[in-house]
Amino acid sequence: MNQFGVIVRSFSNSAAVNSAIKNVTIIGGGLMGSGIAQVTAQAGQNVTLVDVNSDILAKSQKSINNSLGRIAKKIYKDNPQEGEKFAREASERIKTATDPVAAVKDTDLVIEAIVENLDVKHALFQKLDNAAPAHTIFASNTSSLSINDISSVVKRKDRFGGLHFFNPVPVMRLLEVVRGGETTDSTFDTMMQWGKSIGKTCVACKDTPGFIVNRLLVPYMAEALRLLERGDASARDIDIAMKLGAGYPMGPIELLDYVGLDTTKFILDGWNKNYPDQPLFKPIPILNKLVAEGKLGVKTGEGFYKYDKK
Ligand SMILES: C[C@H](O)CC(=O)SCCNC(=O)CCNC(=O)[C@H](O)C(C)(C)COP(=O)(O)OP(=O)(O)OC[C@H]1O[C@@H](n2cnc3c(N)ncnc32)[C@H](O)[C@@H]1OP(=O)(O)O
Ligand SMILES: NC(=O)c1ccc[n+]([C@@H]2O[C@H](COP(=O)([O-])OP(=O)(O)OC[C@H]3O[C@@H](n4cnc5c(N)ncnc54)[C@H](O)[C@@H]3O)[C@@H](O)[C@H]2O)c1
Repeated sequence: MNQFGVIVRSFSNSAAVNSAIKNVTIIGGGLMGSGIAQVTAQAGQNVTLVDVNSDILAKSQKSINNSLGRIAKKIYKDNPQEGEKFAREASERIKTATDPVAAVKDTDLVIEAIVENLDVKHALFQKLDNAAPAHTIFASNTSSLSINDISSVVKRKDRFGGLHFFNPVPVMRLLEVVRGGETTDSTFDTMMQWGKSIGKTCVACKDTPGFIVNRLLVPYMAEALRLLERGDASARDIDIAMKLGAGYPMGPIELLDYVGLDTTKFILDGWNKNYPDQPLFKPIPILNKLVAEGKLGVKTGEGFYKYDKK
């Protein structure tokens, strides 16, 4: 089934699955947070999207509205009015805010999608733990950090888990639901049910580095960069090879640009610190150079490739 078929199926499925969660607060309106806000609002839930300033939030809303338009055109291709109504109503369910404490006052679920840095995530969750209602579940969309490490600063460890989405969130059907050491069955079940209510196919995973996908995908992308550094092949040919040779929709180098070179560097640096003897996680000079130059991939207009500014 192609991506479009997936979008329609997941959209119609979500309407059929009820969830106890009605109000969701997403902290971080970047690549991932904006996509998570969009799919949650598409499923009829109320969303508050938080970031550090209104300029970033305006960019988030622009990207969400562009994506809603693409999806509406596909789902309602024979009825443009209905499509516009779908996109407008979903967009209206998303409120934006720059004060995370106020944004969690009446929420059922907080999903954190901020920078992949443990100290920054700790500072945020410590602040929110005393502000959110007792029943509220906290989840992190972290790519690589331990859920137990992230939740170590909050009291509600029983209502804390991982909800790991995939980029682009409106299209990728998978949601990894991760249990921490103290996540209760009821919290886990609520997260699984919520994932289904927004049209995702949920898989369960323990709190292990990279969960399922990234544990396999990040080393693969890192090895592609080492192949490039050795001069064994060009970036273009590496990407063509994996698309035509392994059937991937994107090659590893273009995927690195798509995910964000900063995010990938944060993941590898964290794993190299925890597993210094694992050669797969060793720092990659070509990646670190581009990040140092601010060339982070699609989101900055240049990474290993150049992109038209949106
Ligand atoms: C590191 C992290 O922790 C974990 C991760 O996220 S790892 C990364 C996981 N993600 C991947 O591996 C992505 C692999 N790439 C892909 O699946 C595909 O290349 C892609 C879906 C991104 C784009 O598909 P592709 O056919 O190459 O290009 P494109 O024509 O732009 O998109 C195909 C259709 O998908 C849909 N689509 C793509 N991006 C979309 C978006 N942001 N919003 C809405 N719809 C979108 C649209 O229906 C589009 O049709 P359209 O052009 O008529 O709107
Ligand atoms: N990029 C991906 O493909 C991908 C996929 C799955 C998970 N993730 C994870 O999701 C998280 C976000 O990744 P991203 O790619 O969306 O990053 P991003 O840089 O696109 O977005 C991060 C956003 O968080 C905001 N932010 C940072 N600190 C904040 C704070 N204290 N309060 C509020 N907002 C704050 C930033 O302003 C930015 O807009 C990371 O943990 C990453 O590992 C990324």
